[in-house]
Amino acid sequence: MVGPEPPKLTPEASKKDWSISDFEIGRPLGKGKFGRVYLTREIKSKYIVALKVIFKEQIEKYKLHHQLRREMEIQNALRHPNVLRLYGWFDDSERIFLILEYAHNGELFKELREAGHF
Ligand SMILES: Nc1ncnc2c1ncn2[C@@H]1O[C@H](COP(=O)(O)OP(=O)(O)OP(=O)(O)O)[C@@H](O)[C@H]1O
Repeated sequence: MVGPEPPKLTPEASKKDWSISDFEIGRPLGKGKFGRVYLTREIKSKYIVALKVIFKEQIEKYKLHHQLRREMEIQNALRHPNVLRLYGWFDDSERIFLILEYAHNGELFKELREAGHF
């Protein structure tokens, strides 16, 4: 179950404070062009998040550095009930992990996201 509040998963506390060993990876939630998203639990707090895994190779290959940075900056700055929070990120030698607020209803998430395109 989702805990009462995010366990210090604030953007400020984000970078490098986390590693994959803090998380229990569950079922896949979906697949984007550059990464996969998994239902994930932060082990200590039991807080449920969506973990987006992006391979660095892909970022290199498609020159996505700038786009990814922009996406993260924007998501970090936004505070709105309809916008999923980015709680933090970390990486290992091969992958970047984005710790995202879990959207309970994937379809609703899709609709909101599509409606949010401008
Ligand atoms: N925070 C989340 N909570 C629940 N499901 C999610 C979340 N983020 C992504 N998903 C699921 O994973 C799928 C892939 O998401 P992702 O953001 O990687 O790619 P995308 O935005 O759909 O596509 P693109 O690669 O073109 O950006 C989504 O369609 C959705 O079903």
